[in-house]
Amino acid sequence: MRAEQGSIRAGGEPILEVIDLVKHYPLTQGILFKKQVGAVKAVDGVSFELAAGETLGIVGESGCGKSTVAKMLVHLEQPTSGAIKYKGEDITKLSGRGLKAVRRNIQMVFQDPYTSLNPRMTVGDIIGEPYEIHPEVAPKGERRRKVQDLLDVVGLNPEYINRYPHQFSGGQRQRIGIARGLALNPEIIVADEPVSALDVSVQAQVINLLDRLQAEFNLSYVFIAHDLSIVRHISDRVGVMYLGRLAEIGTDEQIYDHPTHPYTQALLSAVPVPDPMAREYRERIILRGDVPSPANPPSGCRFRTRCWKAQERCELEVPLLVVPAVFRLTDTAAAHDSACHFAEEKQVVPSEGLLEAPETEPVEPGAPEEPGGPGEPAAPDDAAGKGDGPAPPSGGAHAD
Ligand SMILES: Nc1ncnc2c1ncn2[C@@H]1O[C@H](COP(=O)(O)OP(=O)(O)OP(=O)(O)O)[C@@H](O)[C@H]1O
Repeated sequence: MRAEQGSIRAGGEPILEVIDLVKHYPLTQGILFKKQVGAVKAVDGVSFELAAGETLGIVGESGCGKSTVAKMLVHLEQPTSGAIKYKGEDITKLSGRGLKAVRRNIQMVFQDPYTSLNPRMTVGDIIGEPYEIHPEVAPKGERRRKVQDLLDVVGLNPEYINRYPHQFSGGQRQRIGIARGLALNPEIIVADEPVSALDVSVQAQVINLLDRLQAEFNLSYVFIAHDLSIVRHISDRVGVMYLGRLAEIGTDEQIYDHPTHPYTQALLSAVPVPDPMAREYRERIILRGDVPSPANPPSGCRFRTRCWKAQERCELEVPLLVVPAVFRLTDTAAAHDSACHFAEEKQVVPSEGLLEAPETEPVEPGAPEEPGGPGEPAAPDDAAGKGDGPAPPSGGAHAD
């Protein structure tokens, strides 16, 4: 599904609306009498929409607030202010039964499959755990079959239901995490760096799996990553975050081929380009200095302390995330939301297609995705994420 406009607005009817979301963590001093002396402004006024069946990628450097946004979407953190509307209802105001019902529909897939799965629980218990809280989705007698169906859906052998996480490779563990995310038939999946901890060769397989599941279950994704090339592969729209705010948002074509915010341009200039010819034409933008502290962000434009275009106005005036005036009347791909007073189109990486995730060939459904010996649990090497799991015993789509 493609958004029509490169903006915080979704192309279709939004399933999720995030309005001016703020999360400040108090900074305190003193042991007995804690006194607030400031705040870490982890997220500071983020707005976007997500349409049904759409994937919104959110990218940015470490510490820019991506995970905090993700946690607020699934109610693991309560926002300081702002609204998160699911089908028009502000879920930040919900509690009790209303909240429980909504939480079922917005599930999270975590970054690190090595630490996010309880090593003492079997895969069956891990995937079936959400049914303890939502027994209405799968009554006790049906749970085992449901969990086996989920294992099958994510390409794992349903017979592995009694195995433990350490018996699986990194890619397989992330499949288990995805199966758990799907257990309650959610409409939205928030995936926080779901492939960052995986081997490059396995990353593309997990991305392909997410792609397939989206089509099969009409899922909407908020896909968080620091790697621009991976986000492009899966996203319809992409939002670029810097120091707690969105700097630019647009369709994948607008962001990758027609970026107008200097920060996006700098990030793109650091993406590896596989084609040596294209690499020669690629402009490298080296940013000066470090990311300022979110406890004391710069006035005006937060990017100004590292921006080569910064002028006095950038210090005095916060740039709004809107279509910049110079592009407003144009009908070009540069006409998308960008929070820069001096927005300018710059094609950093030449020609289409060079930023697509290059790791492996797409895997056909039905083909074994992760190589290895038949029917065996992952070898110790695999469990450490250095290799992939054994091949399917039944020759199906199981990547185990
Ligand atoms: N519980 C907390 N208390 C205080 N500060 C926090 C807390 N959680 C996050 N932060 C701070 O908020 C900022 C944003 O953190 P967040 O984890 O959202 O960033 P991120 O972009 O997801 O980075 P990463 O990719 O490294 O996880 C960081 O400066 C972080 O140190």
